[in-house]
Amino acid sequence: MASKLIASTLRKTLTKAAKTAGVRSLSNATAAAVSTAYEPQEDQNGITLKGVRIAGRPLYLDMQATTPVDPRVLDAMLPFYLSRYGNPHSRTHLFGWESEVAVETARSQIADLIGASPKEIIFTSGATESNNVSIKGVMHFYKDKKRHVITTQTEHKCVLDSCRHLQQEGFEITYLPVGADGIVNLDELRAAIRPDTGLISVMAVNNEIGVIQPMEEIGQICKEFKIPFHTDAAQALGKIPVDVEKWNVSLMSLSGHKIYGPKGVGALYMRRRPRIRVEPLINGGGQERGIRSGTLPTPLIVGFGSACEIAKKEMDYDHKRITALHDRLLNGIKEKLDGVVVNGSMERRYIGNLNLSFAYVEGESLLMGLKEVAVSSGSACTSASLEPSYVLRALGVDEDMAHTSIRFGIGRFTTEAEVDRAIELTVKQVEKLREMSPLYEMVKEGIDIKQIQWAQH
Ligand SMILES: Cc1ncc(COP(=O)(O)O)c(C=O)c1O
Ligand code: FES
Repeated sequence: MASKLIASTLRKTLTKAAKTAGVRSLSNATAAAVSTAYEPQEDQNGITLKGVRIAGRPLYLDMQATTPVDPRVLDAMLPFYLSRYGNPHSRTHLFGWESEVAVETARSQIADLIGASPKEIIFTSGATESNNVSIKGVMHFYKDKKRHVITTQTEHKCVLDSCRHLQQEGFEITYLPVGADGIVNLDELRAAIRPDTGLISVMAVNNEIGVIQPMEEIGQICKEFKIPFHTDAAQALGKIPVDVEKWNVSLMSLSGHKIYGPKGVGALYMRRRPRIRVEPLINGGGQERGIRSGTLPTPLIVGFGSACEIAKKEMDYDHKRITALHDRLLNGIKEKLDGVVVNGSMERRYIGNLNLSFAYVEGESLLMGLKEVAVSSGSACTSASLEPSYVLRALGVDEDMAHTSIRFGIGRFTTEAEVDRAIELTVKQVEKLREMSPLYEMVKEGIDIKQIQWAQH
């Protein structure tokens, strides 16, 4: 009873938020429903963002880590938790049938966003699983003839770790370097190809710096050498146009929670013509054509499908809005501070990811002073490792600049007010640290600090 009441109240609120927001307008109402920093308040026009700031809640600018669920997505999911909870594999009753229809609708919505056929979509728990099954699964399946994989140094940890695992089994891996702009060199890729190369795996959009690899060109090379092409498109889906035909990919990893869908669900695109085969990671009831056994999580899948449908409709709109917010953020910071460097290519970059380094400040102190903004950093003080980001190091970013890097992630629900506050806090903190820095003092006096011979201890 209680859950029914909660559900109906939640439904009403969310439906109202979505309706007020309209399908295309992502103004106050929808944003308010998902805002972390503002308590949504109702006025005569519905919900507005002009609520009170929730004390102690930082602003969320970490959209590459994860996104909030779009209220319209949650609205689509709720019935599949509460009343339509059948197992989509149950063949004997309505509950099963309606869940199966919902799963197949979602499969089409996902396929539609990447130019694939629904038959080529396998549901998984997320991009990590899809990457694992793509890399290990392909190499295990073709292990008698193919012993070599080509990937890049800037892939997501789960790709690199799957490759390391293969190395332990005796496979050989080439980790291609990238240029200072974060992009792979196509000649180096060609040169790395061997007769026993069984897979080329290159991500579409990098999660740390947002750079977009030349997918069509890599796809062409793979076609020429008849090598399967896998791409981790977790950060690309719904953000930039993705087309499995144009890119000539055989396998593609996708994730729900990066595109305003739920966490814990993802997909693997597997080409049917020419057919690509993998050895499954999970064995069992034979669901998903034996490639991924286990009961499908209908509500999550419905949410993922709905998120893809919204992304397809609103990608252009989101892109325009996010570009404006990106420009506001970058210009706002650069107007007030010198020594700010954008990491990664400026031309080939997904605009919702702005990774900046700040010269002449101490990385740890910068982060400590930015507690009010939830961002990600390339410095080791946020993680267990002692090295700064391996992605920035692959670009050749100086150690001190890598330590002061901050990734600002802008998304569908980010507001101008949030961007303005982030500018204010960042500028304030950098200025404060520079005031205390003897190094910055010297730079202002015109001394070239790179020429100074520091005493060695
Ligand atoms: C590029 C990239 N690949 C893979 C993943 C992992 O995705 P998931 O959380 O769905 O396993 C992420 C997210 O952290 C990512 O950014
Ligand atoms: S800034 Fe903390 S480890 Fe580099």
